[in-house]
Amino acid sequence: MRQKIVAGNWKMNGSKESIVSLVSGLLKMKDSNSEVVIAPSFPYLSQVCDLVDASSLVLAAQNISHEVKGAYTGEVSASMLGDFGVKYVLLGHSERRSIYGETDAIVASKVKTALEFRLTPMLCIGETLEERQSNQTLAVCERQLQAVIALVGIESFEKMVVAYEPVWAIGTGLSASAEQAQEVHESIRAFLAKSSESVSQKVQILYGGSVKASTSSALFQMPDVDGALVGGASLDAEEFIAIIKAAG
Ligand SMILES: O=C(CO)COP(=O)(O)O
Repeated sequence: MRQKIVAGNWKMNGSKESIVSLVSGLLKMKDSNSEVVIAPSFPYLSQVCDLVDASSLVLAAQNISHEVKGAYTGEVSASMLGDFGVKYVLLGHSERRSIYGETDAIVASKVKTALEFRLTPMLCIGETLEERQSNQTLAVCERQLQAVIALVGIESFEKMVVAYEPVWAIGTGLSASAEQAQEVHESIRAFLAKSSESVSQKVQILYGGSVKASTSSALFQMPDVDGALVGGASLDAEEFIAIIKAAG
């Protein structure tokens, strides 16, 4: 049985003040069977690390450099994140791919670096609307996965999480239906199974893209949906807690 993960990607949002109130809202939540993860922007990691100390909330970062250290102005290394108790790192998010030009090869090299520093990559994959309309959904997801498999090997997926985030569903209010998500998640698992059946059964596959409390229970009932990667709705403690409760 795969444990569900409910992760909040705060993206480039928040202030010192708003984060205190968001985290204190989340800390009112009773323990959950799911792993609850929050991903603040870099400047707030230290603050959030102190606030969540001794709670069951788990920290994620939104990006890392593929380089280990040195003259890379503006970059943040995997080892620095280890200093703040960060467990997960989002990699390959569509905003990084489309706005910042992260190619499959760059994403794969970041995954490799994250694994070397014992961070758990949350590898984000997913198709654009155009790609879905031209029946390229699986081809795109498989290409994005294959780039990582080729560099780090299928066995590394036991130490990773996959997040299926169709680009057309991100920030649009137009979530994939539970059935659409299930269809792709099942295909992703089947694709991984071609390289290793046992790894494919273990890897948690999250859905992301306009997840809300009202739509999350249907998603979580799907056999291959192992949780959610939530953007906008994770900035509201009550809404995020309702999603966590829906996960059981
Ligand atoms: O990109 C996302 C999470 O990484 C999803 O964002 P929204 O939930 O705001 O659509």
